[in-house]
Amino acid sequence: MTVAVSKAVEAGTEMLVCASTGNTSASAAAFGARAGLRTVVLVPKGAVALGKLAQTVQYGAEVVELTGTFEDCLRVARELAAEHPVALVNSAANDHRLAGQQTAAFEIVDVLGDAPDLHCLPVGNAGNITALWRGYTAYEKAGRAAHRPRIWGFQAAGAAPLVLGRTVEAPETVASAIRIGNPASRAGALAARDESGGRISAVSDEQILAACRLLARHEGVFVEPASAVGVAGLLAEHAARRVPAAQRIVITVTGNGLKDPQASIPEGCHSVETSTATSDVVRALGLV
Ligand SMILES: Cc1ncc(COP(=O)(O)O)c(C=O)c1O
Ligand SMILES: N[C@@H](CCOP(=O)(O)O)C(=O)O
Repeated sequence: MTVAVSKAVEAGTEMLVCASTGNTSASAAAFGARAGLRTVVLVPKGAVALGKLAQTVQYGAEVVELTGTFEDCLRVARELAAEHPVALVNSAANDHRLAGQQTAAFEIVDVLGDAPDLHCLPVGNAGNITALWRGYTAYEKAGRAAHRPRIWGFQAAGAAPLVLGRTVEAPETVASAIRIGNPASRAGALAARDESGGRISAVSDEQILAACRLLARHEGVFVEPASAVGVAGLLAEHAARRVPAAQRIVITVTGNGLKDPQASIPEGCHSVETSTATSDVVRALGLV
């Protein structure tokens, strides 16, 4: 996002616009604020996690909630940008976004000394998978990596157009960030899958939430549901004995859990209530 916003400033643009399931809007709002630009975000009504909305509002962006899907928001954003002097900062409409996002692949190769054998990541609007493949390809061409990884993308089962091979009109998943039924960068995702000899598969909401808990309880890493999709996917592939041995594997874990706290405690806070007597606390903890 920082590349797209810097380029917008360079071009003399005074207003940013984006469509978002929540994270892109928070990001556009932050960089827009830093650049002193007016930022307008179009989001599907009632479908954005509270933490992301809080960030967006606090950064001073104008939030427009549309009674429709993310795809409706992107269509309107494209139409606004076609008619008005605004910079559209969605990755599918702004190549500077992909140019920035591809540097994730550069960083991975720089840290590992070469590309991994396999890279797993969540796929929503498919900008990340497109940019990642572009980055690995550029680094290989430049002689900075000896090979490129296979790319395994994962979608939520209720929002898996790339797995089903068709648009999903009413996508539904606990992973609201990737609740997208018609990815704008569909072609880039399919190219990443096919050129890398990879795959794009689906994982259930149960698998996603289980991966969230696993990351939190075994690694101390608190993520929002969309963020755990790569982990859920790799575990599912491993259970199906489809992960070859001795692989160097990278998983992109994309978003902090505080962005969507409700997803972590869907049935309320799992606490125990007691009086202020230590003996009651001891009893509640099963220590006697
Ligand atoms: C937290 C999170 N993870 C993953 C993704 C997927 O990225 P992309 O839309 O580029 O496929 C998104 C956005 O959709 C996201 O917000
Ligand atoms: N995850 C995104 C989906 C929008 O897309 P982008 O490809 O423009 O980043 C979001 O948070 O809105």
